[in-house]
Amino acid sequence: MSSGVDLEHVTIRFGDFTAVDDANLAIRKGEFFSFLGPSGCGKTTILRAVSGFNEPTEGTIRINGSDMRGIGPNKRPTALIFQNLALFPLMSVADNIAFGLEVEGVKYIERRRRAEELLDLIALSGQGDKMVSELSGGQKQRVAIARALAVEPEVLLLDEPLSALDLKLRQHMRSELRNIQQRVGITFIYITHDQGEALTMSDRIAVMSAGVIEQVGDGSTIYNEPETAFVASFVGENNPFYGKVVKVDGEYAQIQNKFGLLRGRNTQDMSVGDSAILFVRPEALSLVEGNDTTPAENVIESTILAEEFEGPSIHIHMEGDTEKRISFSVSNEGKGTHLKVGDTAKICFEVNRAIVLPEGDLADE
Ligand SMILES: Nc1ncnc2c1ncn2[C@@H]1O[C@H](COP(=O)(O)OP(=O)(O)OP(=O)(O)O)[C@@H](O)[C@H]1O
Repeated sequence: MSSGVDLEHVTIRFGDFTAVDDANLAIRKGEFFSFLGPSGCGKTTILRAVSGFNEPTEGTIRINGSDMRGIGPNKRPTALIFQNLALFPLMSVADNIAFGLEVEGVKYIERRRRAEELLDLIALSGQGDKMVSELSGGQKQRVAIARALAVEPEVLLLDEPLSALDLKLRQHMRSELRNIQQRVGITFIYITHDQGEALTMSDRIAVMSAGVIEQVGDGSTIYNEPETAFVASFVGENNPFYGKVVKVDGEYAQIQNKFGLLRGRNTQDMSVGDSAILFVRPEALSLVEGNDTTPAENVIESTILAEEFEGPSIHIHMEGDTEKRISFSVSNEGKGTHLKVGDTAKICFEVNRAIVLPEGDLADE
């Protein structure tokens, strides 16, 4: 049976340093759940605590409702896959897959049968007699997954398992992993700093920064409805505009910014006087061209600092209200843009495509 994982007020300290600060989560059975965050934010520390390689300083981890405190890694219904796969190069593929079963004393015939089943699952049927060294990077990755699945864990923990692969293979493996997870139906907990991986594979994602879980949601919620400045700036590209809230009307808030009054959705209950950042994604910004009527609000006039030709589109950077540039793309209609670096141009956005959030630290570029 697949298993759910609950984190209740989990805090993990190393001496004075708090690596994970009061994490609360209910990971559902059969869910593909990712922890996404920059290096050092505490993702691996959480994973190691779930697998039993370290214990929370405070709080409780439950798997399938049972408190895991004091239960060692070998006794937990979990299996862990690392970035460096630790396959045995001098053993055959089938022996690698069945290794855990051998340790458990399972007989050869049964081990072989199970290995064949798993080879089917990872689309390497009939290749059990090959040596691991004869496999490609992606095939090795799949063997590592099969080996972890052989011992029938209820929760599979994956620590950046794709990061050693090249870009193309990494992208291919995303859908493979998702397929395998759906076929076996067990809970996958995946950690990554790669938002593309998290967004494409996961049912839900926890975005972490400096030991704190900032937000939990599905990919679309995380991208479209960020709750903090960190999430807004870490997941996808975003343009921040700083200012104080000067007006709140219904579901919208208006800020006074260097470029004038800017209005966006007020999803976090901001009040007049609050320090805020209004975020607009590049795809929500458009140029106000010569013959266009200038919209009544949310117009920004600034200087073009750079243009990058990208084929289908041209990426434009404009001077922002901080040292961070405003960036957006215009589609390439065959003639490039008539705008040049140094020109002043107007851009605009619709009120529903902007979100006003409490001021907070942005993710590093
Ligand atoms: N055993 C330890 N002793 C002291 N500090 C530790 C220990 N393990 C982790 N840390 C610290 O805790 C913080 C979180 O580390 P962790 O490995 O969980 O980060 P991460 O988000 O997985 O990063 P990465 O993506 O680089 O693996 C880091 O600042 C790290 O230096």
